[in-house]
Amino acid sequence: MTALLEIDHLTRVFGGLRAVDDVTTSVEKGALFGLIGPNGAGKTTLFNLISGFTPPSSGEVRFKGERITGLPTHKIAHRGMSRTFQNLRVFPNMTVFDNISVGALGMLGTGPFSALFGGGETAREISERSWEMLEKVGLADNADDLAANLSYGKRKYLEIARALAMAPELLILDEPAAGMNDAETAELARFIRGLKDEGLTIMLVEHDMGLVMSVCERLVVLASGRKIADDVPAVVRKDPAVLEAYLGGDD
Ligand SMILES: Nc1ncnc2c1ncn2[C@@H]1O[C@H](COP(=O)(O)OP(=O)(O)OP(=O)(O)O)[C@@H](O)[C@H]1O
Repeated sequence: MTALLEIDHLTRVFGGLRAVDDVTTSVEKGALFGLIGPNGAGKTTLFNLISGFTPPSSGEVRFKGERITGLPTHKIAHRGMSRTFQNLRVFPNMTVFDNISVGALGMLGTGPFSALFGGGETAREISERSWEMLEKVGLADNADDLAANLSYGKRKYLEIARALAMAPELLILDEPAAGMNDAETAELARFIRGLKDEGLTIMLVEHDMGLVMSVCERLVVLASGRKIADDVPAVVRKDPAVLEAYLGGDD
């Protein structure tokens, strides 16, 4: 299999703290890959390094064989990587539909107006894909609602739909199950598996071990910025270094 994403000796230092410390790994095309670790392990920082929100102190990231380190976030997104955030980033005063169209417009990479003035995709195509994504996440009936009026769980799906509207090859989900109850988490697991079955490559950071263990095919475990395990869930869950990291941490 081909590696879609290659992370090569990636390090990020904040002051004296090595938030991500010499991490090397790769994600194969079509994989459902999980990143776990105790609080403060460096998971979000690693996601930010991959998606261009934080520059690395050293090391590099390659996406589809090309170095993307140092590229602005919109260029990385345009190459086919989109993400959600730990803290929801929907636009509360826009409708559900408009929130998703913004994501679809984002994939043009050259700014929203190019769509309106004939640059590449037409407004109609964008509108069609936005509807498709609304239906996919079960929000079609909420299209005209203000995002602020959605339930928390629905806003999470809205954020995922917006990321999907950018037609990514790699979808990065940052704690999608946070704040969800057991039934919602089980539904989310089905949804994520469905995306994988459609061929999407997915990276998941998640605290809910049940979700991670049930959906991910491979897990990388971080502790104090370092990679301490990289294997299938059945092996990782019995790894003494992983057990030690969780027992010694505050998770
Ligand atoms: N911008 C920053 N400036 C300084 N320190 C930071 C910054 N971002 C993260 N850190 C520190 O880097 C370490 C790793 O943080 P990070 O948020 O990546 O961990 P995490 O594994 O995502 O944690 P959590 O599970 O709690 O979200 C923490 O000690 C954090 O305080």
